[in-house]
Amino acid sequence: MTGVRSSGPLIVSMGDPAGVGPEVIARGWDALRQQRQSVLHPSPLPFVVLGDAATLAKQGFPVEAVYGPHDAFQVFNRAIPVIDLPAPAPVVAGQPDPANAAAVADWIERGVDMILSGEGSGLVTAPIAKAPMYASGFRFPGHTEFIAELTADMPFIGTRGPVMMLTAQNLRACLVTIHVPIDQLPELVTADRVLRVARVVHESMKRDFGIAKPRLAMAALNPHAGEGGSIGLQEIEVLRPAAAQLRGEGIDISDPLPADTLFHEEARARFDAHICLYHDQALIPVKTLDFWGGVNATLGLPIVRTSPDHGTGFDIAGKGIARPDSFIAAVKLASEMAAKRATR
Ligand SMILES: NC(=O)C1=CN([C@@H]2O[C@H](COP(=O)(O)OP(=O)(O)OC[C@H]3O[C@@H](n4cnc5c(N)ncnc54)[C@H](O)[C@@H]3O)[C@@H](O)[C@H]2O)C=CC1
Ligand SMILES: NCC(=O)COP(=O)(O)O
Repeated sequence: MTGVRSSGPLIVSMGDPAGVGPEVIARGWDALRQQRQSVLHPSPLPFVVLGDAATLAKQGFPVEAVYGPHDAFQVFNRAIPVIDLPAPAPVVAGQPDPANAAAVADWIERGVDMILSGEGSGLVTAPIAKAPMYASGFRFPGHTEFIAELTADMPFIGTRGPVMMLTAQNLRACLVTIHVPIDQLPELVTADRVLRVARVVHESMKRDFGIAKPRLAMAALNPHAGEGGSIGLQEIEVLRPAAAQLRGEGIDISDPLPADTLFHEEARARFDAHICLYHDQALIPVKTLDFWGGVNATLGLPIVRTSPDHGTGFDIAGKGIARPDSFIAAVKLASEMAAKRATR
């Protein structure tokens, strides 16, 4: 099977309760519930929050405790449905506490379980701060790898990820490496990694985005795509052969192209997704194009998972100024991806 099918709502994990997560969830709920009542907008799925109900209730919007995801359909139009899983330590906006890290991880894990059991259609994760999670023993670089492990035993037809994709407007930037030091890139950008990521992205464009013939761009690692080998050899030794092999498999992908001219308007129009080799190569264009509305999605998993593309914003948490745009976009994208999967 392609993955889990469900008629349930989306599941939202609260993320670090001291960050902007509770605030963007609450404000996002207010906007989405109004949109769901409007005929002008497509209706995204309702969601249920897993996390600390007391923190959510402080955001100035009605909150209603529910017992299971399905209750979201009755409650969503009047209040934010939440399955209350209290944080063990007091929550102070802007001050993350490693004592809450295990609960933050538990909210994600329960969310994944609910989707694997068919109770939820997709997971939207509010941001976690990596440092307090690591301090309490969390051993994954982020949600992406954690959720991949949690779903590893679930059957899935196709090339398995996880692949991190950041999207804004018409740009879908997909990462070959994620949170790694820049000096390790020459060793980490291997043909195997590039092949796997490109296959995952190609399949996901069809499965999750309904693009019948995806056109992929491959970004080069070196300036000017290596300038014929005089500014680096990865293009000649790794990337061009990988692109040729992928084309032999029927995947429409470019040879490695200079990254500095790969993200402007006309270049974006020519490709459905960009294969980027490292974190900032993908995230700088996405966040420059749309800092407020970008979305992070994990491709190549048995479940749908999206997230706002911003972090915990501890500097503004609790001040009532965090924008919910990215969270709203993450809910809409998860709804669309779940709908595409449901039709397969
Ligand atoms: N999906 C996730 O769980 C993510 C987690 N993070 C984590 O977040 C923590 C903080 O990371 P930073 O690099 O500082 O990035 P950040 O995105 O939290 O903050 C960067 C800037 O954007 C602002 N900002 C963030 N969200 C905003 C919103 N909704 N509305 C208005 N302004 C907003 C912040 O005030 C700050 O000035 C780190 O521990 C990082 O690992 C970062 C990105 C994604
Ligand atoms: N910079 C993106 C990011 O940190 C998100 O990571 P993840 O928690 O979605 O794996």
